[in-house]
Amino acid sequence: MLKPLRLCRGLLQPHLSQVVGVRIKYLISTQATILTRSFCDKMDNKILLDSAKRLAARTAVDQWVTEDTKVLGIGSGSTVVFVVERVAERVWKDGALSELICVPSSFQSRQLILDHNLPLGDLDRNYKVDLYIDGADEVDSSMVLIKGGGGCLMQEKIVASCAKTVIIVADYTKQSLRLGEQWCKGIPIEVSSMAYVPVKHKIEELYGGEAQLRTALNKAGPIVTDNGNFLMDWRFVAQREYDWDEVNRTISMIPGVLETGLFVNMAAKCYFGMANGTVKVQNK
Ligand SMILES: O=C(CO)[C@H](O)[C@H](O)COP(=O)(O)O
Repeated sequence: MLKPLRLCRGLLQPHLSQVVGVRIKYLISTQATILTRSFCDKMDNKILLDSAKRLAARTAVDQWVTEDTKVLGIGSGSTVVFVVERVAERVWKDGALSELICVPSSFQSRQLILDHNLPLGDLDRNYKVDLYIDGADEVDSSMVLIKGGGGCLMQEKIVASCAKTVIIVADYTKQSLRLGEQWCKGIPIEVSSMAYVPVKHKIEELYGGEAQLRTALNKAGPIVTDNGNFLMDWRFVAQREYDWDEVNRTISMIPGVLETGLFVNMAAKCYFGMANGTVKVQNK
């Protein structure tokens, strides 16, 4: 549109240039309206998802974090922010949970614990975790989870494995019948940097699909995890029936694989914040 106008400006008759000017203004305002609308839709969606996450997180904390919870494992991601907020309210506003120690599962969750001035623990001193609360990228009907969308799966699985009870909090977009129904970015797998190519080929030969190295958005090259490793996202074949327990065990045994984002038989309950302001609880 602009190029011919610029080239022809001197040749345009006054009335024609006015017509073109009006047309351009119309186009710009239409484009602006479309952009504003899509921006507003995105904002509305984010507000809706955030309120679903907050609701799930607060409900789970209120039902599960009691005076008997001495060691609380804290997961990672955007939903866990609301978990820590609620725990901090209980500690600092209500004067409750005086013996609580929080064990983080990532750099982010450590920062959240510190920012809210909650007592920070670690697995060296607090290896028996009473309760672990975390988010998930997808939860299927058998409570198999995909985790690691935020890149923190290895420490998350370690802390979760030390917990008596694992509770998942998520918004309604994370619930599905089969893995891959909602979450299309694949199963995150943490790998040693020198092994990502053989690991990629082994997974693809064993189970099909495609395993890709996760690259950073604001840095050239791959994402580096909190543990200094690479991440692969394995896009499995959505139509194929997988035994996730077997897949998890087999992939975990490939030399160079440090952990998978498949959490099988770990979660006891999942709290989903729904779009209508209710909470749906899924049991194991
Ligand atoms: O596994 C995770 C981080 O690695 C998160 O729990 C998962 O990605 C869900 O995140 P969010 O609460 O932001 O949706």
